[in-house]
Amino acid sequence: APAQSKTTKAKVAILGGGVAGISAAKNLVANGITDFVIVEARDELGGRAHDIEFAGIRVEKGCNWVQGLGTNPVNQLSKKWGLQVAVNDGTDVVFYDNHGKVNGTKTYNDFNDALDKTYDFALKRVDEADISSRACLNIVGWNPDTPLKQAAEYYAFDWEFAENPDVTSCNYAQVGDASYDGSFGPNSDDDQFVIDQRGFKYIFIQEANQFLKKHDPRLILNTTVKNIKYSDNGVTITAKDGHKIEADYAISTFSLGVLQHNDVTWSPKLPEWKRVGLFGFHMATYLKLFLAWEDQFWDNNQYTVYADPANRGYYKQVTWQNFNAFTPKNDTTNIFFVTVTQDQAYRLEAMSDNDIKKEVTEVVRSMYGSHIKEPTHMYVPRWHSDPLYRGTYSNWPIGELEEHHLNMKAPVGRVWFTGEAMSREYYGYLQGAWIDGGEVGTKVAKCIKNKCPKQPYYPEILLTDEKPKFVKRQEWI
Ligand SMILES: Cc1cc2nc3c(=O)[nH]c(=O)nc-3n(C[C@H](O)[C@H](O)[C@H](O)COP(=O)(O)OP(=O)(O)OC[C@H]3O[C@@H](n4cnc5c(N)ncnc54)[C@H](O)[C@@H]3O)c2cc1C
Repeated sequence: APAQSKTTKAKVAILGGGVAGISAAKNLVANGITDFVIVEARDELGGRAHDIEFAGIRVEKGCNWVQGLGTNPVNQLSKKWGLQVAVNDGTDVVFYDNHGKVNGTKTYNDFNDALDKTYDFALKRVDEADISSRACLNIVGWNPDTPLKQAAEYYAFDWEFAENPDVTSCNYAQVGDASYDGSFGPNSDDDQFVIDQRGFKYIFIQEANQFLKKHDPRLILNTTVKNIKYSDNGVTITAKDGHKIEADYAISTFSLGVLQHNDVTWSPKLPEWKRVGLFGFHMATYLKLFLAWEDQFWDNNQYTVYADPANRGYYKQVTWQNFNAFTPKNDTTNIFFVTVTQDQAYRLEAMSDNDIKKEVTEVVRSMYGSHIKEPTHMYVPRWHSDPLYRGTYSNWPIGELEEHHLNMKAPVGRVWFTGEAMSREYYGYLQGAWIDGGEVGTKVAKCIKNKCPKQPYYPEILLTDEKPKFVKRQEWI
């Protein structure tokens, strides 16, 4: 039996202390509900906003850009708390292929033109059934038939969505995802790269400090939730260490990846309509392989993209980022790191650090010459295999309908769901976690004070016009 088996009671148990959890708590407090607890497995708040020490500075293991300026609440918080950011310029990029530096500007511009056309095309048919981003790109005339075209596509697409156009929705990636397209007001369609040595999480922790006292007993850290027992009358949460939390309501902020695994169990099991929504959505992985070197052997541009003749998405055909171009001039870090996604990320996570170091050194030598020494520092984040995350952020796949997404988000008994993936407009981004967490906090406050707002869900999602006529398989044995 667990040694420690205390019981805590609260009106609301917020499960997870990331950006959505902090925002939910802030909005409970704003609505007069102060009887809540935040249950978090790690020893600090922030979740995927998580900086680490690397090669003598703090770097962001998780989120790194304020994506979308103007009225984007993340941009507003960044300004409010004076976060140190650097200009990000995606067009400050050089392209290489296996023969050396090549002029990739035209190809890169061509792809961005194709993306614009894809947006117009998707907008025109947005009430029609969804197709993949690959299909949309093909239809507007984009055919990535050379390594350079594939590399430009990877840089402008996969590097954002962390998955390729083949599996990504066209309607949602182009039109439904409001993080871009200036939805935050004039000139909001820009990014800033966070270099603050207090970490990106600083702005969210500062917000939490507005309503949490020092050593606030409502903050329950180092406590991993194992089981959630729910009904229409309340919720009992059991942690790994035996700690029980009895609450009138719970707000789950666990990542989509966590909800798709058995790291947390549910009593009773989540209903089928809910699981259909959850399992259809994608938890993508964006792996930043941190590398520092003795000297700078790469170009001064912010980004370097390689067009490998054979491997789309392999290190050479992905985005390399030059930290020296973002940090103040007198603060040379010689961090030149690479991001891989999807299958390449899963492959790396399964390899040992030593094997990764050997492989990446070889790749860099083949690009810049055999004189290149091994990196002085390397750090491999393993988000995909981390039981507290199971990936980095969500991506809307082809096949997920509006109804599926509503099911994913709908409450079960007295448990409400929020987090980045549950945001219909801003899934994948910090603003998704912040805005949706706040909305769900406000809704749960209404449940307590007055009446729960209705949250739609679909026990059955029917096909509309033509139904396929499937023939039942013959049983031979
Ligand atoms: C590598 C990477 C790069 C990114 N880049 C950007 C970017 O540049 N810009 C941007 O806007 N967004 C970016 N994102 C996405 C952004 O970080 C997320 O959208 C946001 O942080 C999600 O917040 P959340 O509160 O929904 O989830 P989380 O931060 O995952 O919060 C959930 C919390 O639950 C805790 N938890 C999990 N399981 C348990 C358990 N069993 N018991 C108790 N606690 C548990 C976790 O520790 C975590 O603290 C990136 C993410 C990653 C990982």
